Amino acid sequence: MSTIQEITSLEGWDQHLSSLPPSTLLIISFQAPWAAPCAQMATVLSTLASEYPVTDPPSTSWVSINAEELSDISEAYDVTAVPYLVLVRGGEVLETVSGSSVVKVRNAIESHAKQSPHSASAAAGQEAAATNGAAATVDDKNGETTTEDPENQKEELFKRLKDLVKAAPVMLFMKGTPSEPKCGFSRQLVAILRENAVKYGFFNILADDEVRQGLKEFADWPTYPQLWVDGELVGGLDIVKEELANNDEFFKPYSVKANGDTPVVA
Ligand SMILES: N[C@@H](CCC(=O)N[C@@H](CS)C(=O)NCC(=O)O)C(=O)O
Repeated sequence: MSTIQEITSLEGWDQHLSSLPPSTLLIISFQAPWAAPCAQMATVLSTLASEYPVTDPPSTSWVSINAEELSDISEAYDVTAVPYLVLVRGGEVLETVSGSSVVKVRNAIESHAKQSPHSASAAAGQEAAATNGAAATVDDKNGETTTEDPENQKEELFKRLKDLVKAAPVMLFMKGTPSEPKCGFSRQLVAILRENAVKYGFFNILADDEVRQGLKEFADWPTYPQLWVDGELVGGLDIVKEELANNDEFFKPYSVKANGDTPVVA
């Protein structure tokens, strides 16, 4: 029965990569400890991992990485939101799944775990993924056929955004990452969420221009940061400050400090 190994340092990561034969399917789960969907995903992945037998050489290898603490690794794999799953074999990124859809995660792992390794890329080594990750990213579309028709493309993008804004009960669309915000407004909003001990997911819009431009139209809101709660736009930094000024318990239902009596959904 396979288990998930927590990677806690760059050295540990390098060691893990160099120990893997090119035929092993590497399942990397990027997570953030404060994001509730990541905790659910960890449970789902442990269950899935336990279904795969330990073989020699290993057919699968399961690792979990704190996306913020090991930002070099998450950046190398273009992680823009958590939870985020990356499937790698022989240095090639086979598929990525953004968000917490159990069905997508299970399907992705099952389909690649059964496939035979790509012989051409097997010699490339796991490190190659660091530079090639972006090209192979399927993101949340999970194999959906893309189309050249701009109207259909917009429809597909909006479908994706509809899921994305609900990827966590509290979702922050920001410039940069919480550990490295690339704009003062985003930095301030991260600070507010942290002060209020809010469990949240984030998406770095600088890493995906389609989302950056599309979400402005989808949300009818021209700037970032954008804070979404339960799939509804709250607003940018100014609005969040106003909401908190009017109601200092605004974030209470989403706080890690919320006790069992507090409804998770207000
Ligand atoms: N007053 C706004 C400030 C946010 C803002 O002005 N953001 C700008 C600069 S970081 C922005 O996102 N512009 C659009 C873009 O960069 O795509 C708020 O309350 O959130």
